[in-house]
Amino acid sequence: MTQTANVAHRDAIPAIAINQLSKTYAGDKKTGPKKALDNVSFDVRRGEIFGLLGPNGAGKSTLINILAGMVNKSSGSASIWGFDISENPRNAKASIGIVPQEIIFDPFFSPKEVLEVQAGLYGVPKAERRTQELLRAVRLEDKADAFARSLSGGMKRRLLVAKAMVHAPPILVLDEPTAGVDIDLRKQLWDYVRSLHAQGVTIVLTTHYLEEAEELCDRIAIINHGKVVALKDTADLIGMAREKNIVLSTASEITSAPQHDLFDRAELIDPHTLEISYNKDKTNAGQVLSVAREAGLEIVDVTTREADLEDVFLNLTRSE
Ligand SMILES: Nc1ncnc2c1ncn2[C@@H]1O[C@H](COP(=O)(O)OP(=O)(O)OP(=O)(O)O)[C@@H](O)[C@H]1O
Repeated sequence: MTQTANVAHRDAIPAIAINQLSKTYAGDKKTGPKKALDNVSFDVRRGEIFGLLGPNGAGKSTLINILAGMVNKSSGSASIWGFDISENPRNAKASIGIVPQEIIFDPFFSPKEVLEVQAGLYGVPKAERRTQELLRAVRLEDKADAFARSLSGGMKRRLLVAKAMVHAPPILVLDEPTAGVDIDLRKQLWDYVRSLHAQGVTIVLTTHYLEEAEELCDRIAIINHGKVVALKDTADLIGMAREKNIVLSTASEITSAPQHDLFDRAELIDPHTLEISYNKDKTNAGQVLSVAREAGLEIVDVTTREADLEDVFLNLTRSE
C-alpha cells in the first residue's frame, strides 16, 4: 500500500465512534437503577469541533467519563482514534485529553509540577515534555512556580487544559470548561482551543452556553434523558427551530393585537410595534404580512429574528 493510501485510510476512521452505548447506574435502595445513557450512537469526525449539548442530568458527563475510562459502560461500544475503549484502553486513553468539569489540584503543587507529574503519568519521556510551551500557550508562564492554590479560577481552568494536552493527544474533550469563567478569560480559553483546532486537534465540548456552541462548533448533538435527540451541522440545527418572529412597525397606533389562525402569538410591544410569532412549517413571512395588512395595519417597517440555538434546544427538549 502506498503512503497516500495509508493516510486516506486512517482519515476515514472517525476521531470517536460511539455505537449503541448504554449505561445504567446501580443506584441505591431508595432511588433504584438509573439509565443515564440509552443506546447512543454517533461519530465525531477528525478535525471538527463537536458540541454536546443537553440539560443537567442528560448524560453528557456519563458519556465523557466512559470515554475517559472513569465509568464502565453497561453495553455497546466506543472507540477513540480507532482504538476500542475496552479492547485497547491504553491506546484509547493516549489518544484523548480530557478537561474535567471539577477543578481539583493539589494546592501545594505549582503549575509546572502539575504538568510534569501528569506527563510522568502518561509516560512522556523527559526530552519530549512541553511544559514550558504549554504554560506559555495558556498564559501561565509567570505563574509556573506559584502554588496552584494561589491561582484564580480562570487560571486553574487554563491549567486544566494544559494538563489535558501534556501527551499531545489528537482529541481534546472539554466538559463545561467555561462555567464560572469571566468573559475575558473565556475568550482567551477559546482562542487557545481554536489555535489547537487550527493545528488539527479534534475538539469535543459540552457547554450550557448555547451561543458559544453555535459560534464554535461545526456540528452539534443534543442529548436529553440519555438519548441523542438531534445531531446536525450547526446551521441545519438552528434551521430546525420551528418558531419564527416578525416585528412590525406601523404608521398609526394599534389598539389591539390582531389574532389569526396562522399566528402562534401576536403581542403589542408598544402602540406602534407588534411582534408576531409563527410556525415556519405552517406559514411564511409573506403570508403573515398579508394577514397583518388585511387586518388594516399600515406597515412601515419589518424585522425578523433568526432562531438561535436556544430556540432549537427548547423545542427539542420541552416536550420530553
Ligand atoms: N454514580 C451515579 N449513580 C447513580 N446515578 C448517577 C450517577 N452518576 C450520574 N447519575 C445519574 O445519571 C444521569 C446522567 O447524569 P450525568 O452527570 O451524566 O448528566 P449530565 O448531562 O452530565 O449533567 P450535568 O450537566 O449536570 O453534568 C442523572 O440522572 C444522574 O443523576
